[in-house]
Amino acid sequence: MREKKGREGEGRVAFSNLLPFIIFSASSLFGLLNPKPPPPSPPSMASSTTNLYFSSSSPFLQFPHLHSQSHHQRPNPSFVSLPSRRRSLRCFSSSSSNGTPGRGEDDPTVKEVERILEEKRRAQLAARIASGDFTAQRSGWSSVVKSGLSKLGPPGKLLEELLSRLTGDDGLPEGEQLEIPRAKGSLGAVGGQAFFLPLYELFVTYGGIFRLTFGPKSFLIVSDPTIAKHILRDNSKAYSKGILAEILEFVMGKGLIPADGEMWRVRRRAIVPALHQKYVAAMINLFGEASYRLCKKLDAAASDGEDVEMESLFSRLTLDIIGKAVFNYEFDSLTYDNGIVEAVYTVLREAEMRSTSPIPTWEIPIWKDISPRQRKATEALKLINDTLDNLIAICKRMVEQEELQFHEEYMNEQDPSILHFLLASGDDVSSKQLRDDLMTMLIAGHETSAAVLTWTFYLLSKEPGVVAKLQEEVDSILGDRFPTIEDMKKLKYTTRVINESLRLYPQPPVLIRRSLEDDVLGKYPIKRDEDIFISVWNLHRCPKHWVDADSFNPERWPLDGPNPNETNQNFSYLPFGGGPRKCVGDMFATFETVVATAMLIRRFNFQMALGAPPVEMTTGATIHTTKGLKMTVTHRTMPPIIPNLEMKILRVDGDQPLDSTPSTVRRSISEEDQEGEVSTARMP
Ligand code: HEM
Repeated sequence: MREKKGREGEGRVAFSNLLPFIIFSASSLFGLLNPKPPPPSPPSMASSTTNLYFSSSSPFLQFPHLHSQSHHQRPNPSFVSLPSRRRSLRCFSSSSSNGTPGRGEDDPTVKEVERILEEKRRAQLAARIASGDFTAQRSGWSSVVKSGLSKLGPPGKLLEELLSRLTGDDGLPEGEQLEIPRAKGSLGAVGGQAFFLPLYELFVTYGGIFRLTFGPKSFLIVSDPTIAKHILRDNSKAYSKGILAEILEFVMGKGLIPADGEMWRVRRRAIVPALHQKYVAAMINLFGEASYRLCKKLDAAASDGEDVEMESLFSRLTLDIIGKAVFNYEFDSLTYDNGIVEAVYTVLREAEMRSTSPIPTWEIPIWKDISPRQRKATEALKLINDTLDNLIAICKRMVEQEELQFHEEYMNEQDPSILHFLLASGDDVSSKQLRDDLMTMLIAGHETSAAVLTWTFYLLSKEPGVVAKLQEEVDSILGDRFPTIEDMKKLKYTTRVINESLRLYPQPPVLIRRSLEDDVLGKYPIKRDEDIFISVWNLHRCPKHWVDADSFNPERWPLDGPNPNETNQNFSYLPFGGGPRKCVGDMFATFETVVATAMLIRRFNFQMALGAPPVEMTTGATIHTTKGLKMTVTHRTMPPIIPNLEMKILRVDGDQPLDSTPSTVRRSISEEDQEGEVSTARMP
């Protein structure tokens, strides 16, 4: 057993290791709420609308979907016949994997009826959630009066608010403590669920904060933006990473994500300055080059007529990028499968396994030595650690030899990595801590970006209209040249596509915290040592906040409006978290995914491959597909580039694939300079 010290860790080892089990059990528990769920219909290429249903009259939810989060399955007919009970999560696709709508779904009358019912249901639901109907039982004289006032519309609401302030009460008689609503259920066995889906169902029923209880232990599930803001920003000091830190300790040690308290403060202060503007601008070039390598790979597949599994390719793309960006290491995983790449994936899968395994076998000392999987994970981790130590040593020597003066926007052109910045800054830190931080950033910046690209391309495969608009923007702004930092401001629609993809598929879908002291969440007092899940999934799909919450609609974000973030969306939108522990790589990641999307969409058309397995969700650290994202990639017939005064054209044979005209493609700014040519990257 690992030794745990300090008040946060006390008595928690055993339980923390049960987290995965608890998550797993939670799914199981919810599954039994509907004792005999209907078996899933076979995947249908003719329809992909997955609908979730629940009985509006019963506090007990029914989860027919729990046996499948397929984006391509038809609802069980027994539920279809009850349209008033219908709740459609359109996010789970409105067309089939090959883009063909299902029979009957095209019928305008059916669609209209569905739309009206859906709107009615949502309005009722929103009103019930807003009135606190799902959240708590009110009592006391003022509650009765307030309840009457709330029915009088806006003037009544105003009076209700006034009354609350005057009485200073929350509607409960004196001495009676508010209790956080409890989700109920019984244990059962439903494995392999994306656990945030049942949490959404419970949110709809129990409201923005509720308690999930399992025997002696419980979790608070938060889906209310005001409470999320309180935990993440306003009173962030009262919360730690709790269980997350315990699970990730073996791989991230005391790296920035799991670290808490003073250790976190010191490391954050050291690392954030490394991602300065000049560094991010240099990274755009790196994103372009890596995406170009992926284009070449896809070009070969398109020519050969081979389908490709995009999720693993995106994973390799982002691994190549983050290795170079963080510690100047060329994984080159898009080209080779070498030992270190395999080691990274072994460790990542081990981390994910630990967060979904019912029994913490890795805690049993002897098991570590005899289990082949454990031994493989230990060996892989050693290989990565040795490689990192080696890179740190090489970088130290480089820094000692260079004559660059360190300043705010310091960057070594040959090695612009974060590691180089940290060492040059004189960061006084042990090699172990540095390694932990590098490893943390490797993982944080790899899986997340890969997942964003995966789900973006999945969403795009169902929305040809969005793809057409994207291509139009990329054609007019980029053509075939590599993107620059200036282009990031201009690729507005592409950015909105990423913003919207992050809304529908937040990575990670849940943020984890533990209270370090007693606090009040909303109107509920809580004790210290509460484990809390902030469901970003629920916040991002809350029907009260979002119009047509489950639709992929980049247009919901105006092109001339600000870039959506947690501040301007008042914590209803948290793609990169919020408060002091907000992602340090938000700009990096946004640009990375914008560049990759723009370059790929410019050159290829992507469709779900014929006969591809249904796209279902599963959770590790981020949302994965269960069976990959198999796509057919074809060369796009590109429009000719119309030259204008501001743009030097590097290539004009627009409808040829990239690698057939390599001489016209600029690899990097420095190469262009060497060749003495004008770099478009530097054009005003
Ligand atoms: C699209 C890609 C990404 C997404 C969606 C994402 C999302 C997030 C979120 C939601 C958090 C907050 C976690 C919490 O509050 O518990 C976070 C933290 C963090 N992210 Fe990212 N991230 C992405 C890319 C990156 C990249 C590229 C890097 C590194 C270059 C990075 C480094 C970090 C670090 C170090 C933290 C911890 C910050 C702290 O605790 O102070 N992330 N990320």
